Amino acid sequence: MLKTDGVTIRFGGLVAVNKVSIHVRKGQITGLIGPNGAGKTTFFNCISGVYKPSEGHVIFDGKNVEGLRPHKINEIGMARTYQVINLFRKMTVQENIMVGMHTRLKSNFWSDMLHLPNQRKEEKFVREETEKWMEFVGLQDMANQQAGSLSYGKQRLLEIVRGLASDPKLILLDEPVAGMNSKEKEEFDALLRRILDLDVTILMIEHDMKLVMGVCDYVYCLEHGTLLAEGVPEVVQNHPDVIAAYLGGDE
Ligand SMILES: Nc1ncnc2c1ncn2[C@@H]1O[C@H](COP(=O)(O)OP(=O)(O)OP(=O)(O)O)[C@@H](O)[C@H]1O
Repeated sequence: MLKTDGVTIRFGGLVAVNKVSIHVRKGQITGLIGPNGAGKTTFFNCISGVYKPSEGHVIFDGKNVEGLRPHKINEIGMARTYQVINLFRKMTVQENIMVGMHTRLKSNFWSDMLHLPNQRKEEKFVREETEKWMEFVGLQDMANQQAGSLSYGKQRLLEIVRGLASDPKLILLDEPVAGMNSKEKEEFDALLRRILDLDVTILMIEHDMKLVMGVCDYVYCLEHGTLLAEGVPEVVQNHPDVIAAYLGGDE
């Protein structure tokens, strides 16, 4: 599904990500852990087109995608969420999901103006799809609320379904449970399973070790931009370098 081969990015003299090679397998949940400042979000930015790697390759669904713009990468089937929530705060829940769907829609300016049959069909499709996604995360009663007025946890859920509305093959989640309450956190494993059931593969940065160890099929650990360990959760959790990295850090 996704492979990175020696991905490196430098900012001036700082090597934020250093020769990182990972393999995200279709139908699995892959975790990316590591202490604060390890380079996890920067690595996501290299994969999703926010940054062009200084070196290395990002191969998504068999194609080299490094250097493509984020919207292009989204069009070919990769969605993502952000550590700092990136919704349109003044727009409603429903409108945010519609924005997520835009890459799938065909109507253009003229068919919109003339209200052609195709466009009417598409409007119906958009309404039904939006409804489906709101129900997927239990936001249907908040359809007309501004995204910025939702609780932090609900904003995270909305960001995830906005990503799913683009019909991706892979979704990258950056600290999805940060800010969720304990009930939302408890329900999150089940949500991840339902995302897999949609045939969407998951790559997730997460600090909540209980969640990572409970749901991930495979885990990578970064420290100072470099891969420190990889393997099934138990192996990574008990890896002496990983234990040392976390004890030595500020977490
Ligand atoms: N645009 C940039 N210019 C300069 N330095 C940057 C830039 N983006 C990231 N960095 C640096 O890269 C390093 C890795 O940061 P990053 O945010 O990716 O870590 P992280 O593992 O996601 O941390 P956290 O868990 O705290 O979110 C940091 O030292 C950061 O200051």
